Amino acid sequence: MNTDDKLKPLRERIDSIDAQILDLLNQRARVAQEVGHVKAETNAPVFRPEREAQVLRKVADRNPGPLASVAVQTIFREIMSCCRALERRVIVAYLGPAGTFSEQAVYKQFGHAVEGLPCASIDEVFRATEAGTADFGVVPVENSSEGAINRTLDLLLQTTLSISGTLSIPIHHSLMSKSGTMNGVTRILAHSQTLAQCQVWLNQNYPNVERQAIFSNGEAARLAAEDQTVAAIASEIAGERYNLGVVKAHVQDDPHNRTRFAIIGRLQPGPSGKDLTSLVLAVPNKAGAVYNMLAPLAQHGVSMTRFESRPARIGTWEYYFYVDVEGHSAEDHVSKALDALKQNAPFFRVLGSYPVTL
Ligand SMILES: O=C(O)C(=O)C[C@]1(C(=O)O)C=C[C@@H](O)C=C1
Repeated sequence: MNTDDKLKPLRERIDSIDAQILDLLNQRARVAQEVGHVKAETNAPVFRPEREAQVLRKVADRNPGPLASVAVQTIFREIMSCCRALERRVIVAYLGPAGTFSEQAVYKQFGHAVEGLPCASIDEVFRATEAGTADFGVVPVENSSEGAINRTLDLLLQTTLSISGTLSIPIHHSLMSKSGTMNGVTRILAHSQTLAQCQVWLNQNYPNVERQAIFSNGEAARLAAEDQTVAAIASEIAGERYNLGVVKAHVQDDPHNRTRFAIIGRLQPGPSGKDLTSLVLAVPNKAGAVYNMLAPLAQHGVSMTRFESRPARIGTWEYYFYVDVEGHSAEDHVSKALDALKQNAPFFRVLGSYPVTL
């Protein structure tokens, strides 16, 4: 038997399985439409991150293989994204233009059946979401090599929006230009954070080429496509969008470089069984104050997963502390710990409780 003869029955089996998958997908979609009608009657939110997190955890738990659990979750995220879009297409603001890591974060969280709204700055992402032009916003919170994104932390302090999720994505930067070479290139453009994340590599390889910080890597890629004297450092997705050639891939100094993003919106997700709560607080400037502030967490058995201080450039306090704890504010032990924290802190705000995602 030749290869084609051997493949024919296997492909027939795949065709028949595909027909069943298609039928099941549309059965699922019709149920989601019914869910959409129920929600429309009560004006209930379409996007329910706690439910989506539970669905994704369940498929990973049930997955017998050989498909990897992350692969199955990627597929189900897109299935839910398409089902959700049948209820209503969610609009998500992010730091644009298209092709940025923020856009990748949007798709990783919401799947591809969303309407992305690229914004010129982090401030504008907050404004568009606060104004209701977008249902949600996606903003960078911290980078593993460069630390906190201070503008986001400041805006989180002032906003009326809540955090309804966080996610982290690997950040791989590439040096790209129109020709795919550095011939004739006199300037390298990227966001200031990106230039900082690649500075050792740039110092070693292109110490004499001028570096210029601009507001986004996507914009750097767009400009490189228009100007032969400009190279950009950006994601390869941005490079593909603007038809750039790769001079060198993975030019970031830390190969494990990641950025964590927050989803902001008016939604306050319910408990999913595995959640985080983000809060911000301030304490008076005296000895032992930070220690005393955090004591209620241990007393109530609440684990802290993140602690970040930020000099207060706004408001009355010297420092604000950004704290993430395990659990949902609706859970008894968490709510008791938060009440006690509030007693000790002259400034206290829960930024949101949301499901843990991969
Ligand atoms: O369960 C719901 O509330 C749905 O709308 C269904 C569904 C899904 O496709 O499973 C879609 C959107 C929500 O974000 C959560 C889940």
